[in-house]
Amino acid sequence: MKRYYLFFLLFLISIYAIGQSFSVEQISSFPFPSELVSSPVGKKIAWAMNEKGMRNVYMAEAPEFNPKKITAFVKDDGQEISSLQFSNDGNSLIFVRGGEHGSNWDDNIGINPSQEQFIPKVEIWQASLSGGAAEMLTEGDEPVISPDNRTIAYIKNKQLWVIAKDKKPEQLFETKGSIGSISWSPDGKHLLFSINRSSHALIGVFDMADKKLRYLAPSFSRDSSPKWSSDGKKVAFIRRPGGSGEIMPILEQRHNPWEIWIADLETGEGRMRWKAPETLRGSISTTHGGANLNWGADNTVIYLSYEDGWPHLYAMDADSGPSRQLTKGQFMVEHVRLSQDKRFLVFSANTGPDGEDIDRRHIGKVYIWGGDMELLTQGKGIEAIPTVLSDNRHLAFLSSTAQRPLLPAVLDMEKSTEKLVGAHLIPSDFPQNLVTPQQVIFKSPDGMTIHGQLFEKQGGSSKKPAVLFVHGGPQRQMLLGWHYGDYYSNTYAVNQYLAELGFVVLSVNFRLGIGYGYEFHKPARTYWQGAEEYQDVKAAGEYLASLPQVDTQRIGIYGGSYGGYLTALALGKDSKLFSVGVDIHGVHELSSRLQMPEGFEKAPDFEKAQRTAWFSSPLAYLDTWTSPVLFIHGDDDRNVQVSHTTDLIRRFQERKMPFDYLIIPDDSHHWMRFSNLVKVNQATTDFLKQHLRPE
Ligand SMILES: CC(=O)N[C@@H](C)C(=O)N[C@@H](C)C(=O)O
Repeated sequence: MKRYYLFFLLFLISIYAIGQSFSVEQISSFPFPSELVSSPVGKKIAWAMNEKGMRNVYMAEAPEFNPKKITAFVKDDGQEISSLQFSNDGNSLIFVRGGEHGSNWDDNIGINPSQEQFIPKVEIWQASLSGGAAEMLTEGDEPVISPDNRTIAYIKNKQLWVIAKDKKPEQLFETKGSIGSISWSPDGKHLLFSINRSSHALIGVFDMADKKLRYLAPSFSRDSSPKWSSDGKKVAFIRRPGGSGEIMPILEQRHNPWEIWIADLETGEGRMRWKAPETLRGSISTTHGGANLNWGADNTVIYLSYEDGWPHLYAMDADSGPSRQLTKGQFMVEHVRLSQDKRFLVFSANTGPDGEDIDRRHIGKVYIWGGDMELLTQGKGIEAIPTVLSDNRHLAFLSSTAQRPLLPAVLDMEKSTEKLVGAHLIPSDFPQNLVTPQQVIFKSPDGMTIHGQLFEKQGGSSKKPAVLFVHGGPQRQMLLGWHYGDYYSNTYAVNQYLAELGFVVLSVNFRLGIGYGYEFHKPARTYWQGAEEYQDVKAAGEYLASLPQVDTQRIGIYGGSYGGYLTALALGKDSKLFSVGVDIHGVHELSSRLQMPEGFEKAPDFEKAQRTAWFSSPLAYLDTWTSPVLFIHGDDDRNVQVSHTTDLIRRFQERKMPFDYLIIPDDSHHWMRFSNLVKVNQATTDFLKQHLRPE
């Protein structure tokens, strides 16, 4: 009988071993849609699609919504597509090619991860929907096309330029500071924008006829996000304090004030229409779109506020009267879009009838005058980033599941029928039968409730190695399916591959992340102010160690950016728990932000803050860092300076501590070149495999 069991066990193991059915390159080849937009005329949508690094524009039209490729870029050269928009007649598409718009700095500087002879420029392109090759119009960024479709306004060298049909580009005027947030007035006679002058920021208006620049309600504040009223006679904008003010205690949390102002175009006068509650929750939201300021129909101003503890939508009459809360409940609203008739809002929300929807996204809808919110999608999938088509009946959004990567989808809101767009764009050899991540919930030592997603392929050894994934941001939320962000769609792919290799993989949603309310997203004593979020990471590692199927001596950790920071901190503080790690473009140096004050005035807790920052950094724990580590960083990183890794490696070298490394020359924080993304994914998983030895 024993021999029978032995043969059966060997059979299972062999099936399991053979079962590793896909490569890193295959799982990394998920197509990624972004920039989803709808036409103001006709039932048309367009999006940018990244297919193994080749980024092109697609369009699809009712009733079939069959994708049509509009551009023909055929190189994996790292040149992203951004600012995609339809012309107002719906007959052409405008977009920007190049740059690195996910950056914290230099987002509009060319990037060159394929080592072209000259660094590619950031350029504005136009593509006619009636055919013909897309045309490069000019160097520039952030284009907006005029209501009559004859002129494109754009930013170049922080200044405002225009290019009219068959004319040369023209700088409209010269001004100090950086121009942004440009928009045309509904009648096309004015251009509206913000001018950032560092200590303060102004709202400017340029008259296209008399070529005159004026300011609306100028002050010593920081004004931003200007938006035209439907009749073009008023402008709403956000006002925040200017300057730096008195040096306050560094380690204390404070309200971050903001106001909504309304200015009159003709007089240039403005008045405060609404002031945020002066509470921590009343601080301006840092979730997607910030205040999400917009004008709806009937003189309505719409905004997003965290004031009740969750990012929710509010509306009020632009002139007077109380504000009304449009969405309510223990969930967040994200990716807010106004319908084309400006009568309702659509958005992503982590809510629904399923108890696990807090770790998903579904599409919600609410009218600007109030009433019940409607959930337009539900189920086990992820739906996010909606846009309403010109009939205000069809809705497009990005849709994924635990197994299927993100694709556009179109919903007929009247018939409640949904159509997936472009399923054939998923490579034919794309892995099937991926695992479905399971929601796990545990407590951190201080009682904070922590969510995670557990990826595990059934069968295999009775004692498996495990890997903890730590996301970046940190204002992010990992989900129970392919993520709506490209960086985290890629880490979802890596987690699926690690599960396929036989690892038990846990992705931890540590505090500072979004989706779980204000106090979870904005806790005290985190990052350089005490790194209390690390206890969630350690608790996640201990959760893995508590699983009967996990070998407690073979638990690894990896993460990117902020997740790289927490990976390094984990390896420095808890090499006994985490026996190996991969630190991808991690943040390591936290103290330089605390420069010695020049003048007499000094924060009362300055020394304490310096000490806290040091002991919140992995640099403070090199004496106890014994686990093997692989460092990876792109040297054109514009989110986390590559010096964070070069410095840490230098310290390892000086201490004769072993390490492995992979530098990706000329690429950024987002692996703009597909071949680099595969190289990083392969190096990450090979290193974990080498040290943790999945069977
Ligand atoms: C905002 C930002 O750049 N944060 C980095 C430290 C980081 O974590 N970057 C990526 C991974 C992100 O999610 O923003």
